[in-house]
Order: sequence, then structure tokens, then C-alpha cells
Amino acid sequence: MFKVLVSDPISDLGIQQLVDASDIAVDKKPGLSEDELVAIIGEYDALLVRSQTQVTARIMEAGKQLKVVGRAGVGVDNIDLAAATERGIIVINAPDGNTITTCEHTFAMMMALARHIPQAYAKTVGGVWDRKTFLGVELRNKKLGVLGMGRIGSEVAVRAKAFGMEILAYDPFLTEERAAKLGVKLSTVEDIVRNADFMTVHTPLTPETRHMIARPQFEVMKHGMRIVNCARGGIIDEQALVEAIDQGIVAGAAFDVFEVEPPAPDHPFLKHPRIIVTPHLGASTVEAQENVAIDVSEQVLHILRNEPFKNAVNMPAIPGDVLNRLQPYFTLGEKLGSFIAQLTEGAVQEISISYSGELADVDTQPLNRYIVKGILSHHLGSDQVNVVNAMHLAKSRDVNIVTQKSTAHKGFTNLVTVSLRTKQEERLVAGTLLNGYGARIVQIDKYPVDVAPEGNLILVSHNDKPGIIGRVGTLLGSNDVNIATMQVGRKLVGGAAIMVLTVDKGVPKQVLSEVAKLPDLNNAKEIMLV
Ligand SMILES: NC(=O)c1ccc[n+]([C@@H]2O[C@H](COP(=O)([O-])OP(=O)(O)OC[C@H]3O[C@@H](n4cnc5c(N)ncnc54)[C@H](O)[C@@H]3O)[C@@H](O)[C@H]2O)c1
Ligand SMILES: O=C(O)[C@H](O)COP(=O)(O)O
Repeated sequence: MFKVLVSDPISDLGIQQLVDASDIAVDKKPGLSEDELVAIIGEYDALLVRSQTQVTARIMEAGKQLKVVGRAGVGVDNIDLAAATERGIIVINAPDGNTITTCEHTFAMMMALARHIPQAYAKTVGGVWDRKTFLGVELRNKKLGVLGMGRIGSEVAVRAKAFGMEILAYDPFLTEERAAKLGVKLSTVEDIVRNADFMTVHTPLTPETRHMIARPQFEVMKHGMRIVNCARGGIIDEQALVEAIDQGIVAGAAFDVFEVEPPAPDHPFLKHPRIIVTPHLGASTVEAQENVAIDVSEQVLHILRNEPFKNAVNMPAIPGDVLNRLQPYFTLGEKLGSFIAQLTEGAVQEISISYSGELADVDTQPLNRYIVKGILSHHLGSDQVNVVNAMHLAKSRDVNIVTQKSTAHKGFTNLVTVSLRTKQEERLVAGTLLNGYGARIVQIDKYPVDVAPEGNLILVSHNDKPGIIGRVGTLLGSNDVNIATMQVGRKLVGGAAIMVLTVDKGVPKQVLSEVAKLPDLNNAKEIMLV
């Protein structure tokens, strides 16, 4: 039974599939402090949050069973991603579910700003009938600068065009072609600052976007600018904004987000007549909350059940078509990694992975993770390594990973070859998927073989002489070790050779060392591929 903790208010309807699942137990405990979370997180396999819960390194350290942190929303700035990656905890978000809702909130804020609606409302309900103070402006024929043309920014642009606005857009990934397709003018931040009448930001908060609108931008800003931030506090320098409003540069601002949330009671935005605010409500609609909770619950279920999943934030996304082609190789890759790690003596220095055949056309990085996971699990323990932290663990141990690709077929439709170099030696194993037969190891070092990568194997290296196979079989048999399959590989008659035996159970160390002492035998190793 997997245990899931929901520590923020998340739509009941959205998490119903978790509640209904027979292998999942859900606990809802919103509003816990960090200490309270640290005290209980150890018993949970998954944690579901929105933006309130700060998922710190301390919480993850205490989450000994924690496999996944699911964010019912977009921004993951409340989750320590580095700590999650280091511990192999998958972080997923729900990037699409609140796009329209946040876009609509941005529009609501822009219109409220243009027409002073919150200020006029407050005065009217306060008993003052003031029809002079609140002279607004139209959106029509105004220039709207959009910083960040991702999901939300693009939707804002679509709606702004319907209002007759001209869109100046900046995003490092916005090309001329896409700008033309969206009907927006590709601009720079400076173009927007100097020329727009309204400006709205839709970027994440990163070191690059922090204070991307600050004093230097306000100094050259078109006078009368109105600014909306429904993305993240800190993209616009709050202090510099207040100064720019007071200097008459900026006509007004509408903010849903703050550098520190909730803002202190004396925060200048809360008293300023030209600034309107909402308490981070961008994603707060019934529809968006259901969408994000459904999305994130679905992926948490997949992760806990060891099924393919999407929207991982601390792992590169795998496009559907790539996943379809690679997925059959994931188990083979992990087994090859485990095999070579058990075969090779010494501390791992370099892992070389080569793909030949049709796989050479695919982005095979996800498969690399499974191979590296297989290798590192042997040394670090399978409970410590997973596909999220495998590359990170390899890098932090100075293990060099080299990949090569060739479209040449080398006798198989696809061949995955893994070499491991240590201070002592370099060993190699290659495998493929054979139509109708499944996974096969087809090469060990320089020897061609045909072995299913599963169960208990014994790898024997010997001199190719008559009688050896019999002697090994007799010795194992007399020690109650039953041989299921046997393969011999050699390059030259009478030269060095290998024997790969599949046996029904683990072989006692004593028996293995007796095998290794047989005449003309050089080595005998047990390899377990579970
Ligand atoms: N207020 C809310 O409740 C609420 C709700 C949803 C999303 N958000 C926030 O809105 C923001 C946008 O969300 P989204 O779903 O559109 O994300 P997205 O990833 O689809 O879009 C973000 C865009 O910002 C661009 N970008 C990155 N650095 C930039 C830079 N220096 N200058 C210009 N553009 C840059 C990226 O290229 C990307 O296209 C995020 O910060 C998200 O957390 C807030
Ligand atoms: O990044 C997001 O998705 C928004 O900021 C929404 O945050 P919330 O789930 O706390 O409303």
C-alpha cells in the first residue's frame, strides 16, 4: 500500500482517482509547518502540494520512502529541486491545467487596472459617489508588451489582439516565424520598455528574470506605462516600481504575486492608490484546480506503480514518439548496466555507451539513465539509485560518460553496447531485443554469445580444451546447482573462451571458487540479474 500526503488545499475531485485506488492511502493535512512535515513525512511515498508548502531539503531528507513530489500547478520554486534530484525523488508538475485561468486573471487585472475598478468599488461601497477620480484608458490601439511567450503569455496575446491591442513580445525562444504565426511583433525587452503602454510578465522566476524590470528599465520607460504581474514576485523590482509610480513614470500596476508571500502588512503595494493586488489567485478557478489535481494525481499513480510518466521537472521530458521507441529497451539497458558492473573489477572511471542501428536516430539520453542506473545500483545499492539521480550520482563521483552512435546495423536491428573502464580493466557487454525472443546479451568482451539477461548466471573464462564443460557441469551438479542453459563463446579454436551458464539458484561462494580452480579455468564469476 502506497501512502500519499496532501499538504495544501487541492481539489477533492482532482485527487479522487488516488482516493479510489485500492493500492493507495491518501492523507489530507494542509497547513503543516516544516517541523510537522519532517516529523511525519517518513511514512509517505508521495507528497502533493500547491505553492504554500515549502518542500525543503530537510523534508526530503526525512522522507526516506518519498518517491515523488507532485505540484498541482506550474511553478516549482517552493520545491528544492537539487535536493530532490540528489535523493532520487521525482518532482512533477501540472503545466497545462491552469494556463487559461491564469491568462484570464491577467486580463481581469489589466482591465481592472485600466478602469480603476477595485479603487472605484471601495469608494462606492464606502458611501462615496465619485465619478471624477477614476478616469480610465481603453485597451484598444494600445501596445501591450508581453515578456515570456510560453503557455500563458501566448494566450494573453491572443486575447489582447481581440481587444484591438498591438502585441510586442519577447521570449528567448520566440522565433520570427512563431511571432508571425501568433500575429505579434518580435521585440527586445528594451523595445517593450520604451514603447509599450501596458506590460505583462509571464516568465518563471530565475536568476536571469529576477528584477528584469528594475531601475535601469524604469529610467527609460515610456511614461504612462501600466504593469501587470501574474507570474512570480521578484520579476519586477517592487521597490523600484513604487518609486517609478511616485515619479509619474508608471501610471499603475496590478500584482497577483509578491517577492515574499504573503507580503508584510506594511508592504508599500498594500497602501498605494495606484497599485491593485490579489493574493496569488491566478490559478484559483474551479476548472484549473480540478485540471491540475487530476493531472498530477494521474502521474503520481504512474510513478508509484512504476509505469511510464510525464511532466517530471527534474528529468528531461521524453516526447511520446521517443518514449514509444525507447521504452522496450529500458529493462535491457538496466540489465546490461548491472551485468557489466558485476563483471568489472575496480572503481568505475568511464562508462561508454554505444548505439548502432535504428536507435541511432533517437534521442537515447533517457536510455542512458537506465544503463547508468544499472551500473551504479551495483555499487551504491538499488534503493539509492534511480533514473532521476543516476546521472547526478555519476557526475558527482567524477564518472565520465561517453556515448557514440552509428546507423550501421552490426548484424542486429539495434545493438546497445556498454563498456566499463576502471583502473584495473575495461570490459564490454552488448545486447539487443530479438523479435519474438525478447532481450538477449549477444556479446561479452570479444566473444559472441546468446544469453537471456535474467536470473543467476555464472560467467567462466577458460582455455578452449576438451572436457572443460563436463568438469564444470559435474562440479556444479555434485553441489546441487542445476544448470538451466549453457553458452560457449570463443574466437579461435583452442584459444581463450568463455562459458555462460544460467543456473536455477544462487551459487555458494565456496563452489564458485572450486570451479575457478579447475584445470584450464581462469575465472568464474556469478552475476545476478533480478
Ligand atoms: N499567478 C498564478 O497563480 C500563476 C498561475 C500559473 C502560472 N504562474 C506563473 O506564470 C509563469 C508562466 O507560466 P507558463 O505556464 O506560461 O510557463 P511557460 O514555461 O509555458 O512559459 C514561460 C516562458 O518564459 C520564457 N522565458 C524564460 N526566461 C525568459 C526571459 N529572460 N525573458 C523572457 N521570457 C523568458 C520561457 O522561454 C517560456 O516560454 C510561471 O512563472 C508560472 O509559475 C502563475
Ligand atoms: O505556478 C502556479 O501554478 C501558480 O502560481 C499557482 O499556484 P497555486 O497552486 O498555489 O495557486
